[in-house]
Amino acid sequence: MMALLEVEGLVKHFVAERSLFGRALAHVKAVDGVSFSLEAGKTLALVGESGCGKSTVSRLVLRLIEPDAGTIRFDGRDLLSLDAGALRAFRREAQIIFQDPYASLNPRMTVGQILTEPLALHDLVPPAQRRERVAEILRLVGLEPRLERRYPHEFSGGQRQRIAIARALAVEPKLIICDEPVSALDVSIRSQILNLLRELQDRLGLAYIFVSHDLAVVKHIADHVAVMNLGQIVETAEADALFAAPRHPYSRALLSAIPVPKPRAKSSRIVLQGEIPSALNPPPGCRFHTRCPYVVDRCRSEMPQLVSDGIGHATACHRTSELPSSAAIVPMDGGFSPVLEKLVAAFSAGPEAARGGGVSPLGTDPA
Ligand SMILES: Nc1ncnc2c1ncn2[C@@H]1O[C@H](COP(=O)(O)OP(=O)(O)OP(=O)(O)O)[C@@H](O)[C@H]1O
Repeated sequence: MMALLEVEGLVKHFVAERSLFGRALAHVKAVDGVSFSLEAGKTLALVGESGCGKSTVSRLVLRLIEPDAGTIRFDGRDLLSLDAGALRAFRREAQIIFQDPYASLNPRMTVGQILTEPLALHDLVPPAQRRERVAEILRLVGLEPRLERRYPHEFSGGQRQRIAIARALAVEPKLIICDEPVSALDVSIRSQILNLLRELQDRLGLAYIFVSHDLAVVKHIADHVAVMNLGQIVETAEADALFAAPRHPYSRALLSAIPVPKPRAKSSRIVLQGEIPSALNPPPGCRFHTRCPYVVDRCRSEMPQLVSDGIGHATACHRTSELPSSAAIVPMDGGFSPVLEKLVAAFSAGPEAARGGGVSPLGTDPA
């Protein structure tokens, strides 16, 4: 089957510092050679710590910013060479929803107006039928049509995210980028919104790029996962395969930091020692080598390529084949180092929750 989205060798560097005369002095290598593909009706999760380049990839895919290099094909077309008319059509086919729906919904517009606007803008439905279409879309996201007269502030966080989803759906997209869509919601509401997204995907054949730092959420929704570190994908696989047996030492550490829902269940968290490098000045060789428990000399000088095992599981690590299976991994030390605390904080509900330990980002409510 042809992929809906094919991204090849994507690069985006930002100028971080300029001289007095405007010459670039330093670059942030926000996205540095990223390739992936996504089929219609499927979900690809982009995961990684804050600053690894997830949002930049999203903005590139939506053509909100231009890449320095690489290609993006959407539905068989080269996205980077679309003329104005074709770009306008693409703007309808790819939508985004954000972590904070309140910030993206105009507070002075009623829900009805918010949903009518895209219909009118893209001239999708004749004026006389717009009201009925708005009612239909509201039902689709589990809201009653009579709520169209209300304003965003009259809704709860979960309902507002439903409105944001409704607005994205109004233009009948093929792809929705979900940028941390449940991170700001109460734990009890998260699974409802995730279930809604899944249901809509099944009914409408939508593809999702699901951007998240929260692996417990990703496990719930992704078909494929791409783990990013400092602007690069270090491992990509089907979600089941990746969660069952992560291969890259970075993925192993991230997965071991997923909080275990049962209070007494045993988990072997991998403690990462060493300096956390930044995309501003990534280390040579493997960008994870300063924190990797398995580092050897080669890792410090030679950048590993993403190599597939032939059945869809690709890893960028010189030592993939030598490492013990991830099931056999034991913690590097018994305690909680400050570095681990930071990692857990980045990958769970937030610093407060991480400090308390035993966090369950999805809560215990039945999904
Ligand atoms: N417009 C910009 N100018 C300069 N640097 C930028 C710009 N946008 C992003 N960056 C830098 O690029 C890197 C990647 O940022 P990006 O927002 O894509 O990461 P992220 O993984 O989405 O992180 P987060 O989860 O915190 O949003 C970061 O170091 C960031 O500071």
